[in-house]
Amino acid sequence: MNFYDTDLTQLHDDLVNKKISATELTKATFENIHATEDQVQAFLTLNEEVAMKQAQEVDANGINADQLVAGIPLGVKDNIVTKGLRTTAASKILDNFNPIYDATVIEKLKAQNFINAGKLNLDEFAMGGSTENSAYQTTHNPWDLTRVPGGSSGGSAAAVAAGQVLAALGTDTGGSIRLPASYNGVVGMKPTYGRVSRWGIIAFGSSLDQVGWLTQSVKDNALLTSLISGHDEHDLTSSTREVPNFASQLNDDTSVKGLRIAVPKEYLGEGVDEGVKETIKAALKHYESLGAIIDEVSLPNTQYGVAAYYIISSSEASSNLQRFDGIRYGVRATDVQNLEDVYVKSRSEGFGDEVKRRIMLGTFSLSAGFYDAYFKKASQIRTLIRQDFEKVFENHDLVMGPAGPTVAYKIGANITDPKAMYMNDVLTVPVNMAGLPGMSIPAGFSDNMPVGLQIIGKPFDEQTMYNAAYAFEQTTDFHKQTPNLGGQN
Ligand SMILES: NC(=O)C[C@H](N)C(=O)O
Repeated sequence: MNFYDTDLTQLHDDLVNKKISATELTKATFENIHATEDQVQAFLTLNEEVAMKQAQEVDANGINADQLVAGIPLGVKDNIVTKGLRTTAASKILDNFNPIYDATVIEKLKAQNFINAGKLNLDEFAMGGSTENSAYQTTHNPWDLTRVPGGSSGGSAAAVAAGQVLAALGTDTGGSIRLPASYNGVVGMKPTYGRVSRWGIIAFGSSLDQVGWLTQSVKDNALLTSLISGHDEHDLTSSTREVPNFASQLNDDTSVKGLRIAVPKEYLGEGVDEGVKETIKAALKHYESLGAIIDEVSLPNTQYGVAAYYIISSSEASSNLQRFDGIRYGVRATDVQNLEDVYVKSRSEGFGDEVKRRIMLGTFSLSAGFYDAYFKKASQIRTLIRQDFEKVFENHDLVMGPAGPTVAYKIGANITDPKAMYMNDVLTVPVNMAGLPGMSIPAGFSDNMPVGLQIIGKPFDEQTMYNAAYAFEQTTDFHKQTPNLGGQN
């Protein structure tokens, strides 16, 4: 079954009208996965047996028309805990971790009777931009198997682009949904900080992390975001605001006439590839032709974003990752003399190089004597970045630019140069620092690889972003182009 020609609403209707059963759909999903997985390597754990059983149960109980994802297999990034289903965060230290509870987002999806197809690859603890930091495997970009899928939600993006599943959950601390969405030509959306509960997300940078979806279409993304959003008493940073039915507003009347779009000159400046710039400029022209008003603006503190982000996120990570000590979770070193040895050896053996680098950077930034020069300074920059956006949003509805400065690069190209890897986040980290919603949608191609247009919204105004994304999607056909892997059709 070809997932490129359908969407969640169609599948739901077909399931309700018994044109297809959940069992048939789930079987077809695993056929797609098996036909392409050797090439893509998106999954760390396949949940095939349990998924088939769940599908049979859904069929036996009948599909409830109110449960929009009932009987539909979806993928889950492997830093989101799933009860009884191995959850590794792509780290050796969690190699044998079988959570005893579900993340709130999973609970919400289970209440809808979704089918969990399996757990998707990422950079270890979501630290990276290519999935090359996974302790298990590098995922390959379905558009060109010699290139990275981006990261850290690279498995999620590649699985959707390869037509293995219609949608997959990701997380985004500094671009981890938007960058892979851009590299794989899919829709990726990071909601406003606080929109979605972080309970059961393996914490990385707690003041930055958000959960969101990677999908083939804007409408699917909107529909799914409504399903996982809302306040959760387990996460006091989750907002009590009402959750709109985002998808219900996407229809033939959705228009961008009069919409005021700000384009930061820093987002089309130095360091951004020519091909990416040209593609984004053409996309902006298209918005203009649809009646939007495009203005050049400045977000002057963009240049400090990467440095400040890596200090703040690593500081938070150094604290969050203390719990992995060989005692409470995961793998314990065996050749030990005393308790100190258990900690040191379990962590030395269990964590990969990038994770260790960040724990050291974060511990250093927080240490007495260096705190003022690093963590405090970075926090001040964070405020300036937020104020830059606030100023622009006084007169504009949305900010737009590229999601990343380049298209997907070759596997191995940046892995020995962490700074080069970090610089790919220059256009995405400011959004997390300011707590804003951001998405990437397919906007064209450069070097035969997809380019993502980044759309940034005001806090809790995901609707305006979805509307603009939908208007673009309905009048272009970039999202209809698919990689040619063979086998999945
Ligand atoms: N986690 C993210 O959002 C990706 C970012 N490149 C990082 O390594 O921190």
